[in-house]
Amino acid sequence: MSTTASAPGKVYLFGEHAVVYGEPAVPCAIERRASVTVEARADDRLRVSADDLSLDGFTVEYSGSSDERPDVDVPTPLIEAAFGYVDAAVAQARDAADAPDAGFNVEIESDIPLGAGLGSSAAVAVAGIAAATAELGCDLDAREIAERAYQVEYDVQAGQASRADTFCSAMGGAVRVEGDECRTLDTPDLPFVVGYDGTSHDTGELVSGVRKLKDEYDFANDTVAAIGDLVRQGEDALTDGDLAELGRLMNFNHGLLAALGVSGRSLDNMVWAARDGGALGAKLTGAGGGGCIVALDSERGTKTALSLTPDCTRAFRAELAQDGVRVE
Ligand SMILES: Nc1ncnc2c1ncn2[C@@H]1O[C@H](COP(=O)(O)OP(=O)(O)OP(=O)(O)O)[C@@H](O)[C@H]1O
Ligand SMILES: C[C@@](O)(CCO)CC(=O)[O-]
Ligand SMILES: [Mg+2]
Repeated sequence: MSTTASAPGKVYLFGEHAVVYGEPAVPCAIERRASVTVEARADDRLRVSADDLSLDGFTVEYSGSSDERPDVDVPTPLIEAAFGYVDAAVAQARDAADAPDAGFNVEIESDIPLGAGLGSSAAVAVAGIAAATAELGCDLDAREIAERAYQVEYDVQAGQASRADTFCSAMGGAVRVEGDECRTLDTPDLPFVVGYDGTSHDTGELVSGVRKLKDEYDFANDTVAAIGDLVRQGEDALTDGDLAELGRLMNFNHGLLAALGVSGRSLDNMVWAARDGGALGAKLTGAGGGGCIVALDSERGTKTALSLTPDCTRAFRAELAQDGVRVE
């Protein structure tokens, strides 16, 4: 027998990075999903196939319950970076089901680009925990899965993660996260357009960069606090369905993220292309450094402008995903 679960990626309307320091954020799930299939094994080993990984797709087999690492001809840090989230998700599932020696064959398929700000790590963690616990006959509700997936991000990102990505992926829709207070939001239709520069980043490293800046400069702390104020104002605009104001606040949020050092030339170029194309607003999404921007536009202008921008390798519309985690 095997069990498959899937979970969506996300874009941030507002609040990434600042949310790590207790400010509120509003991420929104999008119709791009990671799907994890697990099959319980008779032994305690893990066999992981992840064709979408940038290591060119390969399969490794190793024991998850000892110090043994995969026997492949690739530097260990790369393997650990690549499999950290899967490893930690399986550890959470073993703990939840009280089955420390459970072994699995794991297969991951995803249409969320990796390390590009669309929450691929959270979606893999959420879907992985859901599939592995269901396979062990232990049914967790979406909030329990979210909390365990947060522990995965927290562990892999060396203690520097918020609950935002994982709660959003587990629950679907738009959500509001502030510290450990997490709730779903009713929103108007949000016409998201995503531009992707084809590059990837490491979220843990970008979060560390912001933390260093905060340690060094008081005004970096002020910038984080300003993002929190902006999010609170954005909530009123969301309640009023005021898309023009949401767009203005997204532009403001991008500027504040750039001040924290997490934008980059290609992200800025895509943000300006989106604005020139008629977007109500545009900002980077997720950890930044490269990857994706998100814009708000119900017309065709933004997507067309992005597709004509040399820095943009892909532009697509991203529908809000109503479904969070799903055991298929
Ligand atoms: N399809 C996949 N197969 C296996 N592992 C994946 C897959 N997608 C993501 N991952 C894991 O997630 C990591 C990327 O996570 P990271 O947090 O750096 O970026 P992200 O979640 O895509 O972006 P952000 O955190 O900014 O939203 C990959 O290195 C890998 O460990
Ligand atoms: C940068 C960050 O705020 C969002 C990454 O998608 C990190 C986090 O919340 O864990
Ligand atoms: Mg991530």
